Amino acid sequence: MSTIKSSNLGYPRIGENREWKRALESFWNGNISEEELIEKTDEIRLNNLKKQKEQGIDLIPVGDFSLYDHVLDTSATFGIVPERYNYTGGKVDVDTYFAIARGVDDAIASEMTKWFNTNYHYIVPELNNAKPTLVENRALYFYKEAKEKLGIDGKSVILGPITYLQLSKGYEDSEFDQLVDTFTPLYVQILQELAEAGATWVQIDEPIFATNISEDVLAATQKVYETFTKEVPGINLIFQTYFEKVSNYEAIVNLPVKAIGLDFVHGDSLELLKTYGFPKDKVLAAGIVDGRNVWRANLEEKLTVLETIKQFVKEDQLIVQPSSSLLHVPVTKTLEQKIDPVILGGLSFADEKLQEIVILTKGLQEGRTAVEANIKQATEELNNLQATYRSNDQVRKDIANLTAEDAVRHLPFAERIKLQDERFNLPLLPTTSIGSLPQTPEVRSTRTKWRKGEITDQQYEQFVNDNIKRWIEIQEELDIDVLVHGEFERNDMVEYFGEKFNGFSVTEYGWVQSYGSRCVKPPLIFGDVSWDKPITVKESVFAQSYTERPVKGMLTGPVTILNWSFVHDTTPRYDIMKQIALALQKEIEALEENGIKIVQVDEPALREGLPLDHAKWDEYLEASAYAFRLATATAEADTQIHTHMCYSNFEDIFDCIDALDADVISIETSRSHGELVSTFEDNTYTKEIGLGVYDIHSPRIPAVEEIKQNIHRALQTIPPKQFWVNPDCGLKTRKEDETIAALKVMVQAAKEAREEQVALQNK
Ligand SMILES: CN1c2c(nc(N)[nH]c2=O)NC[C@@H]1CNc1ccc(C(=O)N[C@@H](CCC(=O)N[C@@H](CCC(=O)N[C@@H](CCC(=O)O)C(=O)O)C(=O)O)C(=O)O)cc1
Ligand SMILES: N[C@@H](CCS)C(=O)O
Ligand SMILES: [Zn+2]
Repeated sequence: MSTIKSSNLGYPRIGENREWKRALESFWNGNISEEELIEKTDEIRLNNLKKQKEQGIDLIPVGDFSLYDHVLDTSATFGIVPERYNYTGGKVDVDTYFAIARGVDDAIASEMTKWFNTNYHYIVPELNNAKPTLVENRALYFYKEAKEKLGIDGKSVILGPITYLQLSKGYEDSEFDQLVDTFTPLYVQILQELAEAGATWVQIDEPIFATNISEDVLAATQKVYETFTKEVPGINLIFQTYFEKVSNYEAIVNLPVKAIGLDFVHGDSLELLKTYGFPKDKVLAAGIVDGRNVWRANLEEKLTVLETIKQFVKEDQLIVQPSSSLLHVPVTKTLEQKIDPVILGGLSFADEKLQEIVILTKGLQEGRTAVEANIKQATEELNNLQATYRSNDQVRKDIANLTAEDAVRHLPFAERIKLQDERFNLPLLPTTSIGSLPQTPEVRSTRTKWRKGEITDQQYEQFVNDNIKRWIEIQEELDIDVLVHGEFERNDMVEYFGEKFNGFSVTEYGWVQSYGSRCVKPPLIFGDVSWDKPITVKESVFAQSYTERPVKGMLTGPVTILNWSFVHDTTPRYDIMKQIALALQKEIEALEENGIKIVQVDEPALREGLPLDHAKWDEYLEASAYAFRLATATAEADTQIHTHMCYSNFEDIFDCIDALDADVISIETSRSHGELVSTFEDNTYTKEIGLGVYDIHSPRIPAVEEIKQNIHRALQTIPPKQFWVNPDCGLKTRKEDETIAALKVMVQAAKEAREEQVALQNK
């Protein structure tokens, strides 16, 4: 009897209809009790497990579910709670757990940052002075729950110690080995308790090994996994990597564990396997179905790859699985009613991907004929999909003819800024915000009514205009210098453009978790991208008509639109990036023609899109900077181009930021508590910079002094002439009263700091 197994690495938490989001937000708003929250989320989790069982998956992940984020869950497991939450030990209660994630009145939230190269965000563990202990064996709880309630002998999923520590902050590099030694026995305890409860498989997620890691870290890893295997011999450990090929293949596959999980979709793991082989005493968990994209797998090709992989392992020591957790794709395509049926036929969300896994496992085990009908169907659907690709000859010609000069502005920054200063005559330390303003339940529900045809286009437009006008008045009242229209007409900064540009399709229910309860619905790119008519001009011009102050046009940049969409591989990614850039160029020209002279082109996904494999960095950064410059190149010299980025470690992309040649960049930074400022210390960055001076992700209203401190800190490295005062991005997620109160404090702080600077200059 063959032993090839089908497996999954993680399942979306959010539920088919975002029930999870609603439960969490109802709890936070005080509309349901903690018991009701637990009841509702238990139901979602058990339903997710049941579905995977019904699909026929052999190794069903348990413990991948979360009330917010799995990295935060790992911190909670070990009682890693920053001092400011007054935690006194024991199991981390729900209120403390959410306080770390979201902040409370007297304690700011922990930093949140991108999970590798995805649009998922995790809560950064703060290890400062922490005394880790095992305060709750969550893995054990979920293992037992699945077994007792559903008869599922699950595969426990835990975040591995090396990745957890590498993603944490609050310690020096020299303390790493000591920390590893501290955590190792705690992990051993988790594993021993799982073994005692009867667990046979445990997936230890170590995605950090898909990045370039040092020899020291590798040595520590060897030691840790030797200990695990020695101390808990009865359990099958899977050392699970994903998102790229591993950087130290030979060392990784020889780690003393039962199985190694590799991504055979991103990065060339197959080439490594062919070159270096695979240990005969190990199981290879082959990530073969793309866990990061929504397109149907070509079963024929996948089976060929699996058959090749099979030659390198002993007998059938193989597990067939997605390339990563399915957290990064929507739940099921069965709800989609409106999308082109041919595109629907070519889609595969989490549930459909699990079907693909089961089919591939069967095909590998029993031979192709056993799954012939499935292969035929997949091939037909994919051929149909390919036949409907919307090609655009003009766009292709334009892309082919592009030169380096096409991506250069009329004048260099030093000349441009003089013209812009003359034109806008802004005060020192000008104030602005990053674009969106509160998308209240009323804004969201009015859009939903409009989409359902319950209100007319005219009524919806009137509603959006009323909000824009009201907020122009509010911003004037607050005395902000550069205003925004507020993005009330947008569901999301990427999906909105996906609805307007040619070449995209959108889904109705294709939600994916981005952070906490917040979800996004990435559009699909399946066609050449082009621009027909203005997209944002109407709202920007309407806003500008109510004020003498400049209103910023607000666009999403080519790199971000590409990175936050589900892109088919029919056309090379960097070509699509250029297509989007050309479309945006036309939009900027349309804004200028209509009197909008400051345009912000957001690029929050630029940093996260940086390939995990350093060898691919240069190509990506060059293509990204080129696309951004292409989008903005035709702007007049006195048009001020802003860009914006969030949550990132900018050191790696500093040169690229400079190469964007944007006149002003705003960076979300307040949650990293000023650490970013030091990035500018040794640099001779001459363009203008706004750093987020307060965290908008918390309902808490900052104090004037607190914001001034952030401004002072920034002014130690950034000359006042270059510095802008703005909040972090994402005001769309806040309530109106909180936003107004916080912006008022921000403007007050900016004015006081401005007066100080003027006084200093007059001395
Ligand atoms: C800035 N960020 C973004 C990222 N990625 C994006 N694609 N967009 C971003 O803005 N990544 C990094 C950061 C942080 N990430 C996010 C992600 C998501 C949000 C957010 O606020 N999401 C909203 C959903 C937004 C949306 O598209 N809403 C739709 C649908 C409205 C809706 O839910 N309607 C209800 C009915 C309502 C009613 O009748 O009362 C329904 O359909 O059931 C819309 O506005 O039309 C979220 O709530 O999760 C922020 C930052
Ligand atoms: N303009 C957008 C940027 C988010 S990264 C906003 O303010 O929400
Ligand atoms: Zn942002």
